[in-house]
Order: sequence, then C-alpha cells, then structure tokens
Amino acid sequence: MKYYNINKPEEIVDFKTACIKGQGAEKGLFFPESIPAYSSQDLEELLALPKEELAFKIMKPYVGSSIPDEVLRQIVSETVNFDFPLEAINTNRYILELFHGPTLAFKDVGARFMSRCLGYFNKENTRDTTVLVATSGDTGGAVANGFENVTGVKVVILYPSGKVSNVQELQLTTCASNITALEVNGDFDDCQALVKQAFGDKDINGHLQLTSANSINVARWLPQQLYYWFAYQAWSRLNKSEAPVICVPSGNFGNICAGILAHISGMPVKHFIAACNSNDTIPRFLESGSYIANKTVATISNAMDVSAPSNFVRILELYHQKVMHLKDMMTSVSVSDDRTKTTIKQVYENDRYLLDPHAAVAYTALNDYLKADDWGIILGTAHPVKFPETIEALLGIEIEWSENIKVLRERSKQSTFLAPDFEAFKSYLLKR
Ligand SMILES: Cc1ncc(COP(=O)(O)O)c(C=O)c1O
Ligand SMILES: N[C@@H](CCOP(=O)(O)O)C(=O)O
Repeated sequence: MKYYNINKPEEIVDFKTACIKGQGAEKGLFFPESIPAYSSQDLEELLALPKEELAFKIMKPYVGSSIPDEVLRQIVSETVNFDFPLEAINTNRYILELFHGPTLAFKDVGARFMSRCLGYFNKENTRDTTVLVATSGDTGGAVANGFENVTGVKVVILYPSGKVSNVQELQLTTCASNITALEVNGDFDDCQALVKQAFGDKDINGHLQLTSANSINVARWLPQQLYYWFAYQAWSRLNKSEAPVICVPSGNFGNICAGILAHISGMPVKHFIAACNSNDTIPRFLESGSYIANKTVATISNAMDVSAPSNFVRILELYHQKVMHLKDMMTSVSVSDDRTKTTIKQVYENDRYLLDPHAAVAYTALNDYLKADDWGIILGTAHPVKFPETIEALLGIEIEWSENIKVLRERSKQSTFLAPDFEAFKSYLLKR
C-alpha cells in the first residue's frame, strides 16, 4: 500500500516511510491510495475469524510488504491481546468496551501496534528516533506504556498543565527513562500545534530523527479500525436485523475516521454519530459550512478537549471532500457537561452501568438520535477509574482502584514545564 500526502499529493510513500516520518511535508497527513473492498462473501469469512487473525487480515493490505507476514502476525497478536466486549447497557443500547488494555483507554491498540512496527523498522537504524506526542489525556499514557524501553526510541510527551485527570497525569509522567513529559502552560491544541510545527523545522529535523505517535501517524490511526470489526463480529452474534448506529466520543476524530474507513471497506453501519463535548468545531461546521476553531474549553470529558481535530481532513478525503456525502453517513453533535453529568447519573441509577464522562457524551448523543425502540452502540473509550474525581463527586460512591492504579498512585510525577511557545520547545529539543 502506498500513501499520499493530503496537502502535497505528489509526496507518495510506503507504510514504513509513513510510520517513520509520521507527518508529510506542509503539515500534510498521509492517506491510503486505495481502500480494500470486502465482498459479502469476504465479510462472512471475516466474521468467523479469531480476533488475532481478523486483525492480521485487516492490517495486512495497509502494511503491504513493509513487514514480513510472520512479524506482522506477532505484532497484531500482541496488539489485541486483551478483551473488547460488547456489553448491553439496557435492552437496546450497547457499549463496546475498549478500556481493558494496560492503560485503560482505547489508545492502547494504536500505541502498541505503532511501537512494535517502529521497533521492527528501527532494527536497521543506527540513529535514535524521537517520538513526539501531544495528549489531552489518554494518548500520552498509552504511548508511554507502548514505547517503554523500546531500544533506540525516545518519547517526548506534551500535555496541557492542570487539564488532565490525576490518573492520566501519573500514567504519562512516571515512566521509564526513555519517556519525558513536558507540562505545557496551555491547552491540547497548543501542544498539537507545537508538535506539528516541529516536523517542519529544518534545525530540529537536522538534529533529531522525529516521528509522531498521535493519530496523524498512519501506524497509530489505522489499527483503530479493528474496534469496528470486533463490534461487527459481536453484533452479528446478536442476530439483529439491521446494521447498528455507532456513536463515537470524538476529539481529534481519529477513532471515528478509522470507523468510517472500515465502513467504506464494507463493514455494515447504519449511521455514525461523532459526539463532541463543548468543543464543537465540527458540529458547527456541518451545520453552517464555516470552519471556525474557537479557543479550546475545559470539560469533564477532558480527553476530547480539542478544537482543531487533526483527522477531520482525512474524513473529508474519505468522501472526496464532498461534505454533502459525509453528512449522509455522519452526524456530529455537541453535548454539554450538565447533560453529560445527568446521563452518568441516570444510567447508573436505572441500568447500574457506570459510564465514564467520554462514553456518557456518546450515550447522550445516541439517545437523542435514536427512536425509543432503535438499537445502537457507543464506544467505551476509557475506564471510569481514570476519572474518580468527577464520578465520585457526582454519584457519592467510591470507585475501587484496580491493582495497576494502586501502584500508579504511589509514584510521583516527573515533568518539565514548558511555555506554549515554539522557540522554547525548539530550544528544548535542540539540547537533547
Ligand atoms: C477517553 C477518550 N475518548 C474519546 C477520545 C477522542 O478520540 P479521538 O481523538 O480519536 O476523536 C479520546 C482521545 O483521543 C479519549 O481519550
Ligand atoms: N484525546 C487524545 C488527543 C490526541 O489524539 P490522537 O488520537 O491524535 O493521539 C488524547 O487522549 O491525548
């Protein structure tokens, strides 16, 4: 598979180069030249596969000959070696729980896949690679965990100071010596802008071999399709007559973009809903046609506090930049913190299911969209234990810590302050 740069289509690379570079010239994202199309016969076969084999079949065309089959099989089986259960919240609302990996959020799949691919490519590399990553909460922890002690790889995580939960902060600031956390006095969009600018800077690129572990990197973005294929397998076992509506809590729009990619390949979905919090650039754009990214606001679903979502350009590319066609398949809505809190309470009281704030945004949006007897799935992107401050205050309960959270809470954070200023970031990187 070849990938072209959306901002500079003459830049064409293979999977290995896209993974190593992270981002193309002119801040362009790489995009697959062709999308695999599965027939109904292929879909039947995919349904019957164990998850490791399904993951291999889906990822193989995207990786092409960049990684030998036996290595890719090993990478995908290590990537998906935990559960992805589809649970009923009540009679007709389901949740695909994506938080059973090591850092308790859906980012583990992409981070594990990418770290292993880069580890493989790096074997022939004599130079260290520096992975830059901006996080609003969960990517940082997952990338830190995925890249811990990977030979020849150093990771620099930028996160917005005071705007991530305590658990998220500990996950990204208490890691092995090849991981460094920079605490930025700004918001996620400031962090993301610094990372993107670094890729275009000659001095930094002369000094360090850079890549990104955000979903701008195809090796982080593409494996996120697997959730939708797992949902399809589980859904088919429920023998419903219709394809599901799928509602995705959305921030940087990498997850839902991967879902739409799976759908374009043939996976049946009735409709997608991109559920946002008050950072509503995309809902407003789809409503009015004007793309205006306001200042990012802090919400209780902090990992979705993104006002300039990187992957929206890829979603448009999937629809050949035709917004009308996109709107037939995807709706995007904004849900306030007040409504999110009400949903957490109602679902806990009525259904005894504990939603985290991100899934609660999605549940609210799904409920608004569906009629009473319709069916739908939300993606459960993080475990509620990552947000005890919000949930305990709201429900008056104490959330039980899992063993890994207990260990984490005994550690102390290690971070370096950084102003949201490119020159300060550049000088930090040039000293490394
Ligand atoms: C818990 C959680 N939910 C939802 C999102 C939004 O996902 P995406 O950025 O792929 O839209 C994130 C961050 O990525 C997250 O950490
Ligand atoms: N919500 C994310 C923001 C970055 O998204 P990514 O998928 O592009 O890495 C986070 O948790 O950091």
